[in-house]
Amino acid sequence: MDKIRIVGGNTLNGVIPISGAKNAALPLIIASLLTDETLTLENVPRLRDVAMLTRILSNHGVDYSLNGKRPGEDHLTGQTIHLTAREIVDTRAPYEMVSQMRASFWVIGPLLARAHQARVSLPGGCAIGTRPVDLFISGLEALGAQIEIEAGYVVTRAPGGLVGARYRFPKVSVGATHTLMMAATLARGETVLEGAAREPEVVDLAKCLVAMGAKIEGAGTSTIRIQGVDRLSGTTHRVLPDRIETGTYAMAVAMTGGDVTLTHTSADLLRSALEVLAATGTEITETSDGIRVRRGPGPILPVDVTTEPFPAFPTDLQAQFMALMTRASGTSSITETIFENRFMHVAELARLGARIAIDGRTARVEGVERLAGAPVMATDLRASVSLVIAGLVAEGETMVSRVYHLDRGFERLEEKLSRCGAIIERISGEGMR
Ligand SMILES: CC(=O)N[C@H]1[C@@H](OP(=O)(O)OP(=O)(O)OC[C@H]2O[C@@H](n3ccc(=O)[nH]c3=O)[C@H](O)[C@@H]2O)O[C@H](CO)[C@@H](O)[C@@H]1O
Ligand SMILES: C=C(OP(=O)(O)O)C(=O)O
Repeated sequence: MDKIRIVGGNTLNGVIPISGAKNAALPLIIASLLTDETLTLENVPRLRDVAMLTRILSNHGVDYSLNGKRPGEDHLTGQTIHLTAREIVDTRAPYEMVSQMRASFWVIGPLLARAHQARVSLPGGCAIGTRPVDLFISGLEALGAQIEIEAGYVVTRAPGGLVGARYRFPKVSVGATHTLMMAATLARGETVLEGAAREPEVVDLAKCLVAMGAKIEGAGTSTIRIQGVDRLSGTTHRVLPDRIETGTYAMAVAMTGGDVTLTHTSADLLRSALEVLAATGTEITETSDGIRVRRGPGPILPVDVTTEPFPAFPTDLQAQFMALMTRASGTSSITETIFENRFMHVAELARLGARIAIDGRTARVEGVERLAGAPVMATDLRASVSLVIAGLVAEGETMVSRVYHLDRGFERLEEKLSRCGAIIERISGEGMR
């Protein structure tokens, strides 16, 4: 298995291009199931999750092809994928697939809407929490679906098609919002989703669905109104920039010091995280195409954060921010309210010399003067990049193992960082990548 080797101590200086958002690309790829015409997605990141999802969708009958690179194009430019679900050939999503790639559970919405039936494996839990799907089930039932749980599968039918309804989410769920919004585009009549997720990726999916002919209003607010239509068509859509990748590199620069411009992104996607970073003493300025992040030799100031749904501080940046706080000039509190078990990185950061105590949902991080390199293990996607951020300032060598987690969501991370002066390399293991 591949490992990442980092030798800490260098500041970061230069330019980092930000990729398209994984968490927008995944529902957008799934939206291709809603039409028999071709959906073309541009700026799709080259990630393990994207590759796996396109393979999974091919089981349902989606043909896909990738555009080649144009001459002179930077090899970090996102790829263009064409997806065509001329016919839905299989409405089953087996356990072996859904358990590997939980967002593939979201196919349940488009399959029900278009083929009026689906048999989709329950995804199960993962390293960060139990992650139930009760909201998907109650939401789809509200739209008229009949649902049974049989041998670990959600078996659902909507004879005659889904019917628009009013559904109030008892708690905010990004995935259930994506799924119900997609399902409602082809339902008969009006659907009103209240308490919906307001994440930029929901807005991006809605924009694409509208370009496909859907009638959606209110995406980006907590009430989304969808008027069902008979059919959707193909379109071309550009995936929005990855706000989590943006925030991750901003935190890496805050950690090492230096001066880095993040391009192809926008501060509007992560205002609350950037405000928190500014409070740590990091200089953040907006550019025409992104964000410039600078920090001089002064101390990293401690700041308390609580993760919450958008527009508040995102859970997907919690581990990275904790890595930064390990070197703060004081103690900070980090409270995780979205996932019940998203502190797996704490024990690994401790191996590098961090002082962190967990009390329920809150981690108290006492900043230390120095971290020292050590072998550490990635436990999930964002935890793994937090270890990289810590490794960038740890004295000596940090070796991060199980980097397949990192490859789910960070495109060419070692290349982007080494271009800016970091000493970081991938050590290939047998048969991996
Ligand atoms: C591929 C993708 O976009 N993943 C993101 C998505 O995950 P995902 O869509 O899975 O996360 P949700 O927003 O659904 O989860 C939020 C909370 O709601 C709970 N819940 C969710 C559904 C449900 O039916 N019942 C229930 O109780 C979850 O266990 C969790 O505690 O949003 C999360 C929260 O911003 C991010 O961390 C993930 O990176
Ligand atoms: C938790 C994440 O992804 P997923 O929902 O696919 O597990 C993430 O992107 O940080």
